[in-house]
Amino acid sequence: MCSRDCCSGPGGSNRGNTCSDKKGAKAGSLTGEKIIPTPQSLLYPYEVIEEIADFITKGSGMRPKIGIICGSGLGSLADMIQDPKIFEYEKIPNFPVSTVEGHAGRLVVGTLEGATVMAMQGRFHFYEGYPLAKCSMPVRVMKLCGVEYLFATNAAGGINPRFAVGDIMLMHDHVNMLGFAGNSPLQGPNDPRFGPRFPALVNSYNKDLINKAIEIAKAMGIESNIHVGVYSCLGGPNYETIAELKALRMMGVDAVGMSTVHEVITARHCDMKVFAFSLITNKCATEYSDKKDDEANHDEVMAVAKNRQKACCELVSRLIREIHLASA
Ligand SMILES: O=P(O)(O)O[C@@H]1C[C@H](O)[C@@H](CO)O1
Ligand SMILES: Nc1nc2[nH]cnc2c(=O)[nH]1
Repeated sequence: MCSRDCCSGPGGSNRGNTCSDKKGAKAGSLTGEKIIPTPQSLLYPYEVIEEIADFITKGSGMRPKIGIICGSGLGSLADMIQDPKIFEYEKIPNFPVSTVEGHAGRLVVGTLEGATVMAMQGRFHFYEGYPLAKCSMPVRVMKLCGVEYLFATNAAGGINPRFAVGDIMLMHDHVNMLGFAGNSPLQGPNDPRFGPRFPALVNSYNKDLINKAIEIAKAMGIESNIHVGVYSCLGGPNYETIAELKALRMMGVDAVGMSTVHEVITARHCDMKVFAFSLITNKCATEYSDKKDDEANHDEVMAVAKNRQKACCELVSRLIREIHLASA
């Protein structure tokens, strides 16, 4: 089965379903020929993930225990890593490339607060043209590298009216809008070497880590900027309409973004412990108005992330220190 970008990446002419590598597949849905769907899970078979993981563990000489995914503008989380071994995505076999501003496109392996970690300085989004299984494939690579804890971070719009720009929302649950639409990174045949066919997702977000993070926030004096809430991932790249934001709020969503959920599903499927937070980079208007500054934009997202990177870095590094000390 092909996992090249011809099938499943931006610019891939066959993206998703008409790979010439597949036996019997015929290209050209526009000509009325049969489309053969590529089940998402087949894009990256176990052996391919294993090869990528070997490339990283052998290349770095490390088996990291904690994996970090840096959200938009939060690449500085990876800059904290000491004695870093850096892998540009384009040099990692079978790896996608980052196409979004604020996502540098490299994997950084090293130590942080005594723990061995690997960080994705740049994640993959559905709206870049990647199928969900491809977006979250690096989580499986992390697993086979030895990672037990996933730290996923993102930039998100705050729907909860109590949230202010610059606040941090610790995720305790999610609403998977892409899942509502029938899309999952686990779609297709299940490989039990990763996890079960039907993974449960209640308690996906590790409560001990959330509680520890709250304690750390208190110690940092940023308690009033910390919330615990529900994140929802939409497909993007457009930001939401007022009607969508109203609907999400009615569903109990506190913050909205375009990532993380499929990574968390993939991590829970292979039994990783998950800690995730959203940096609230903009307030989402849930009432109609003519004011231009009510509109979300990526420059604002990046600017807020830059302003708040210090607090985010401190929260992450202190939590990693606690995990490391507890396991030492
Ligand atoms: O990678 P994350 O989820 O942090 O990035 C968010 C969602 C979009 O990629 C971008 C929109 O401004 O920020
Ligand atoms: N979907 C979505 N993603 C974001 N990322 C940062 N802000 C937003 C937002 O308002 N909506």
